[in-house]
Amino acid sequence: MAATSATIFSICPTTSAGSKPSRQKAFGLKFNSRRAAESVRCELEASFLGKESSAALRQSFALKAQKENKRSWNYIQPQASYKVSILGAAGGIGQPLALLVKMSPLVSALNLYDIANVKGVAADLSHCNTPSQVFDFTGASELANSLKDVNVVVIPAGVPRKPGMTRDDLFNINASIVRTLVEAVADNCPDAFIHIISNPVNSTVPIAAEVLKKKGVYDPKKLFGITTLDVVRANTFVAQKKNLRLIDVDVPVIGGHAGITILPLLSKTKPSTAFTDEEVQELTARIQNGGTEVVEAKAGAGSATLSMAYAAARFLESSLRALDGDSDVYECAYVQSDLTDLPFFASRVKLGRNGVEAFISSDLHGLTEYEQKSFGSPKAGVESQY
Ligand SMILES: NC(=O)c1ccc[n+]([C@@H]2O[C@H](COP(=O)([O-])OP(=O)(O)OC[C@H]3O[C@@H](n4cnc5c(N)ncnc54)[C@H](O)[C@@H]3O)[C@@H](O)[C@H]2O)c1
Ligand SMILES: O=C(O)C[C@H](O)C(=O)O
Repeated sequence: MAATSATIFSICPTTSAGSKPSRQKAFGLKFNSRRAAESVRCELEASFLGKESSAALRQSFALKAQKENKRSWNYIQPQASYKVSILGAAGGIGQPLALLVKMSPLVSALNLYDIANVKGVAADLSHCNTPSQVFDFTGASELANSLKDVNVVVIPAGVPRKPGMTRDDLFNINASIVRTLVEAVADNCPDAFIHIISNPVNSTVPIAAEVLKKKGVYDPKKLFGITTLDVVRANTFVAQKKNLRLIDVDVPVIGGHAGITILPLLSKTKPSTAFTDEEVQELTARIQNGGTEVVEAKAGAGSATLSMAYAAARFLESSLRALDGDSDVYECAYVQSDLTDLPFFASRVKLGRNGVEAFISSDLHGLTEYEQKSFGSPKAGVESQY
């Protein structure tokens, strides 16, 4: 393993009169607590989070600032303390994802692993003056080290679709890549959250579960298939169609991550929005075919990378906030689930320190006739992939 030169970002010097040395870290953030909520607001408005999540986080910071004031402490604990590893970091998703993760104030170490070309990516990224240190790892002999003491492992390693292919056509090659990588995760950081991006997600996640079970370290609460891009697309397309402010819109998407298994619950859109039958059909089809829309537009040069990196960064940020003790974190994800008779199912879940804390079953109540009918399709579709 070769460590690239690390840049440590300091917004303000960390040593100053009145500080509590035991509460400081190398890249500490000197904080005027009266301004804390305001500063956090600026940061969050440019974050991956939706409005509701931002508001909750803002409030938690404001409360923290108040508490700090009461104790006459002028410093808020800097939060950059999590280690993240990206496997497949030199790829189309891996590179922009690494950049977004490098911008996270919650990350202290960013490990970039790939079978090739990762050294340059890490050297490039390490010049950004944000808190995390960047390390590069190339090839199977460095895989174990890329996973030591890691809190979250993100896996976008694998082959993307070309026009005319389905996600299932990627199964043979990607299943074995994911199997090998998850074996290494099981051996080196069995407690980490595992975010699986590699397609077909409906199959790579159950495969990962089997690998973890075989190794005796399977924790279903910590294994996630990343379906956040379906939610991101649903939010974008609905906001455009209904002329809503993008930042306000939240549409849960359930089922799985392929064709008709992707079921946006438009009736649960926030803010509450009325759709005609034609709008429901048109929006549902566009959300289900969002991946294919990009594959065709890229005409052989791969599938969604930038929007996927954005979506993965959002899910990662939510996971890190949950690990950090934020008690108000909700995301959709494809996880082992008891909401239906299927072993794995995408739904909205509450995230906590130990992973999935609860399934939001209320999303499945009061569905429209169209949604109820389609609900059979994701079940049938996901089922057919076992
Ligand atoms: N879940 C989703 O919503 C979603 C969205 C978009 C893409 N994807 C999937 O993500 C995967 C990656 O897409 P991409 O556009 O980044 O592809 P890419 O080809 O640009 O990058 C893949 C990277 O994985 C690396 N890789 C291959 N085998 C590896 C191994 N054994 N160990 C480590 N790294 C390895 C490659 O070297 C490459 O750098 C594809 O399977 C794609 O279908 C999923
Ligand atoms: O469609 C693909 O092949 C990639 C990804 O699953 C997507 O939804 O964009």
